[in-house]
Amino acid sequence: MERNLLQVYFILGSNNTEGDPLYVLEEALKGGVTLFQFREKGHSALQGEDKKQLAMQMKELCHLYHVPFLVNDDIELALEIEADGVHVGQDDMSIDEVRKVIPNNWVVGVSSTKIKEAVQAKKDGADYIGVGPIYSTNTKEDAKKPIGAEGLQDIRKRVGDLPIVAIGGIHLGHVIRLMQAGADGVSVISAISQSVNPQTTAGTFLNHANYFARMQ
Ligand SMILES: Cc1ncc(COP(=O)(O)OP(=O)(O)O)c(N)n1
Ligand SMILES: Cc1nc(C(=O)O)sc1CCOP(=O)(O)O
Ligand SMILES: [Mg+2]
Repeated sequence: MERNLLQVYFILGSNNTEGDPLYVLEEALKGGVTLFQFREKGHSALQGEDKKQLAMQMKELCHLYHVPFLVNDDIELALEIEADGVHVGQDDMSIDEVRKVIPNNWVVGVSSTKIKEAVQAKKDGADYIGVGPIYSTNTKEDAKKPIGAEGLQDIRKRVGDLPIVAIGGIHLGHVIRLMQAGADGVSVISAISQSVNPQTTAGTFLNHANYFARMQ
């Protein structure tokens, strides 16, 4: 995959904002997020037709802004609504199983907290890995122990040029440090979804990532 797509990877579900998730997503897209993941899980998450309707509306919005739309966990939904890819974790479907049922051109991302998982994901043909949690987060109920920028750096050393996005408790002030440690970009939920101005925040994340790229 084009690694620049990972620069500002926004994830959102209906319970990550008190406002209208479609409004938050459109503001984030206007600000310049580069990739999007629909992650509808946890407390009061939508189910069935309501979940599908929101996913379809979010996909349409992403495509208006030429941003690829990925689905977290739910491969069946991703196929139904013709997403651009999926993200799976260590306890979800394996990459092999996923690849058997999705179109060839879809992006497949895999979560990795440990070096062993990252090396295996690369062997299995992941397009990118989501490495985290980097810092502590209140957004994911079952998040593991944070690995810090040092943990990310250790993983980078072992996976060569595999695209990596850092995730977990990330705010604006972390971007440069995490890219120095080997991330191609950052993935965030609350930093953008809870911002009073999601557009400006997304734009500032992109400016930070671009600033790092220009310094290389
Ligand atoms: C980009 C990215 N990285 C990691 C995750 C976490 O996936 P997982 O471990 O399967 O946990 P859930 O998100 O399913 O709760 C992710 N979603 N995206
Ligand atoms: C979805 C997710 N996955 C994680 C992992 O460590 O794999 S941490 C996380 C939550 C990220 O939300 P926030 O930016 O609000 O901390
Ligand atoms: Mg998962």
